Amino acid sequence: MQNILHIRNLTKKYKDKIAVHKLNLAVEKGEIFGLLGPNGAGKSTTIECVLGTKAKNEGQVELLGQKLGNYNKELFQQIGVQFQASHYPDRIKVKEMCELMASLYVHTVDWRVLIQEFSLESKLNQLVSSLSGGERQKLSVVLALINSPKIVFLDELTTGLDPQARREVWYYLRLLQEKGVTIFLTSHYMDEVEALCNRVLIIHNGAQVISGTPDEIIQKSDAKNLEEAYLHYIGAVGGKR
Ligand SMILES: Nc1ncnc2c1ncn2[C@@H]1O[C@H](COP(=O)(O)OP(=O)(O)OP(=O)(O)O)[C@@H](O)[C@H]1O
Repeated sequence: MQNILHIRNLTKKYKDKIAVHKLNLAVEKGEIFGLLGPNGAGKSTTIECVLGTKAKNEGQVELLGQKLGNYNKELFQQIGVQFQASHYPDRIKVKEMCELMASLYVHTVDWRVLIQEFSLESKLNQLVSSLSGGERQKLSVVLALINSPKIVFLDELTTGLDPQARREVWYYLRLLQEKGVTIFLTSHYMDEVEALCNRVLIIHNGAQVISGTPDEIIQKSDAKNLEEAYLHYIGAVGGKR
């Protein structure tokens, strides 16, 4: 199997705070990989170090066969990133945001189809800032997919979505996976992770706790489901430990 992303010994410090500590992981082509951990565990920092938007202190990262530090423009054409809504320009409409995003890439999918798939077609002329939290979240997923990426990074992809919208996103991610797209996600919803992810890595205080398929992790902890196993591994009150 071909590794789309390979992280070795990644360490990131913010002054004295070690946010990511000697992390190792490999993501194979076509899989849905979940990076899990409690608030502040280092998930977003890991993604930002992989993308190069934050400077790592130690370790090596290889994304789509290119070493961090030598990324070129072509690499960024092939990856999708879900940005937080706070990073969008002020007073921009949904339609304009899609057009802007599409203009940044050489190869794009028809964003109107994506907008329809995520049930946002009635919002095209609305300001992004006036969308509900869930609508903004859905838009952020649409924008991450506009360039038809080989790998997409989705940080807390369904936070704020209602149950129906979450399932719409799951459905769409499975379709993407069938098309061979690799998906790297973080989520605090263990039902979502269990339903979607082929493999997961649980981190705590920036360091690896356990990795494997959801089934392996459940079996090793003797838990009923992934949520119970997760609580067990991070040593939470109420988890079996
Ligand atoms: N710019 C920064 N300066 C100092 N500390 C930071 C900075 N950014 C993040 N941190 C700290 O690094 C740790 C990891 O943060 P990070 O955002 O990566 O966690 P996370 O796993 O994504 O959390 P969440 O699930 O809450 O989004 C946290 O303790 C956070 O407070």
